[in-house]
Amino acid sequence: MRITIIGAGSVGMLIASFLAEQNINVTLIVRRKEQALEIQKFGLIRKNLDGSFYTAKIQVETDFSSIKEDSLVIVAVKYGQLKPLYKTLKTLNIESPLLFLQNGLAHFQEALRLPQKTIAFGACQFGAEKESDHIVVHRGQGVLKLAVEKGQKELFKKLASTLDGKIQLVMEEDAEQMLFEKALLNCFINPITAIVQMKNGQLIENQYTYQLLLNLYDELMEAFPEKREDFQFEDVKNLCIKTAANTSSMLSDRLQMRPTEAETIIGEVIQRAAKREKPLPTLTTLYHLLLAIESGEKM
Ligand SMILES: NC(=O)C1=CN([C@@H]2O[C@H](COP(=O)(O)OP(=O)(O)OC[C@H]3O[C@@H](n4cnc5c(N)ncnc54)[C@H](OP(=O)(O)O)[C@@H]3O)[C@@H](O)[C@H]2O)C=CC1
Ligand SMILES: CC(C)(CO)C(=O)C(=O)O
Repeated sequence: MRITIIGAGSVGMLIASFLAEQNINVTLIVRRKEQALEIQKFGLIRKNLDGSFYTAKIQVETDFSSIKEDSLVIVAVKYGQLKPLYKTLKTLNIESPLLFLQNGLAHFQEALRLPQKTIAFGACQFGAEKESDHIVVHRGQGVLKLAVEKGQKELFKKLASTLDGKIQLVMEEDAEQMLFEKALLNCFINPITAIVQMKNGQLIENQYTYQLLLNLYDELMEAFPEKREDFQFEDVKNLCIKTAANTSSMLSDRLQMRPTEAETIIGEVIQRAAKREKPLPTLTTLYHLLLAIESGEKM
């Protein structure tokens, strides 16, 4: 199996490192020459949950023309970085399977407009944190849910067995529902960690943020009662526990003064609730706070 990963950030580097450890032929596509040089010079280093290290020798490219026709292409950039990438993805072989790993919902319909015959989506429930251009820290054990929206499933089943023991890959049937459920989980963790600047685990240790999580749960389940059975408050707590040491991707964006994925995660959930005439006052307040922080508006 040949795999190309576009985007050597937290998620891209972590997955590349686990794949390389399983002797998979993996190539990372990065957009900065200095990152390519750093990974070539030092290798790709993963800091494990138990404090040990793993160094992988990995092929790094800055040029999309290096993507081999028979390669599975995993897209591991942020949602906001996808727009300029679609143009390039369109030019890849239509037989090349694509796997999108973004949080949120906005990319779902957009990705399906690409000409490739096989398009799959993933929802990562592990924690990953890029420490430098060649070091990634595994910040929490968690599954990678994967659903093939169109095309071949076999390849992904093979990927699941290859990664087994490193990252647990769970195949799902309905990609949009999978992304929606992950977006719901992110609505609990991402905005509060980004606004209050705390690690995921602190959310359930602090009485005030814990109360906010409970309020969010009540209003989200009121808006989407059909989810109540499969989506327990325990699931939110468990994700906070499993990724306790992680800096959420939204907090990471905030700390690096980059745009967050508020729109594709929280904005999309608020819109879906609005269609049912269900206001989400707590989530909307968090959303507006985030947007205010991002736009830099201060009194
Ligand atoms: N981090 C986490 O724990 C989790 C993240 N996610 C989701 O995974 C997705 C990826 O997040 P994450 O890995 O944290 O994000 P990062 O910002 O860490 O990584 C994104 C990477 O993509 C690179 N990139 C952007 N555009 C291109 C391009 N055109 N060609 C090549 N590389 C490109 C960036 O390069 P550069 O450095 O040059 O800007 C950056 O290294 C997000 O949707 C996030 O919400 C989901 C679960 C957990
Ligand atoms: C799984 C989790 C909550 C890990 O922090 C995540 O999805 C993120 O940071 O965006």
